[in-house]
Amino acid sequence: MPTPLLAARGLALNYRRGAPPVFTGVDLTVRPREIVALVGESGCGKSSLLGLLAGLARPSAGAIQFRGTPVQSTPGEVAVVFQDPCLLPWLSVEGNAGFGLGFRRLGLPRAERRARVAAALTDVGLADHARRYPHQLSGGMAQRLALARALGRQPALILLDEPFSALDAITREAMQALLTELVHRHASAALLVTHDIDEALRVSDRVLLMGGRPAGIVGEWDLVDALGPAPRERHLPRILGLRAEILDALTRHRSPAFPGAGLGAGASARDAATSFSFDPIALPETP
Ligand SMILES: Nc1ncnc2c1ncn2[C@@H]1O[C@H](COP(=O)(O)OP(=O)(O)OP(=O)(O)O)[C@@H](O)[C@H]1O
Repeated sequence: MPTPLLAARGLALNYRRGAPPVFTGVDLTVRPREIVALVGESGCGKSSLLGLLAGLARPSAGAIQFRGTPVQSTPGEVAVVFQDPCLLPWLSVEGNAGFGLGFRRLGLPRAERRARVAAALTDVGLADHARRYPHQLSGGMAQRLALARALGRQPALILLDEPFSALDAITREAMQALLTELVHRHASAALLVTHDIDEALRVSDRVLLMGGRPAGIVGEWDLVDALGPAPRERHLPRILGLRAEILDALTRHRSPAFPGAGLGAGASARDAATSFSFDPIALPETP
């Protein structure tokens, strides 16, 4: 078992003193070259957890290590991609892709910066659009640019928070395949927060399910053993069974306070599908 790149132990988060914690006792690891998906119902704390792992905020309890060193701020080898591509409108595609590479602490010579930007734009298929500006890009192109900006840092780990959820289904699938391909090609690792179980099943090596109140990690699935390497065809028969299993677990661990729920223990995966990103038509009957 390789040493984890990222390891979190006993993480808890309270936004306000005296308020109930959002989550407690969260343990997780991301190993080199691994794509881990973190799924869970809306509001359970996935984005908050990602923020802690990225070093953007401090946990109320617990410890996070990157390559065995405590995380105090975002490590140089970690890049973060959000749902909003966060592009700077006054910079060209090239300028956005290279944003941050000029920071003095990285100490990158200009030629190296240029080479990295060119390679990253080629990786995401935007090399021919280097002189364009963000307002001239489609949503998918903007998100590819956000990915290029992350890749330019040559990260060992990319943390992604719902990066494709605003994209149409076709573009989303293309982006999922691209992400998997690039993570594999650059031998990096990724932790992907997503509310889309299909996305998790398509791109990840391992799925972690967050649930309960306060939330914790309540389920884990090793997809490589079960389904083979990512990216996967969405019609793989074995995917359907796993999807139902994850949805059942999600249902069992739903927060009782979830609006309109009434979906406590015993509710079916088909019921859960109505409030979770998921294609209910393809769901097999559960016993
Ligand atoms: N800055 C903040 N201050 C106070 N409470 C917050 C803050 N950010 C998030 N929360 C609360 O923490 C809980 C978890 O929010 P978070 O956004 O992490 O969940 P999530 O699982 O990512 O949700 P979604 O899937 O809908 O994005 C929610 O109850 C939310 O209201």
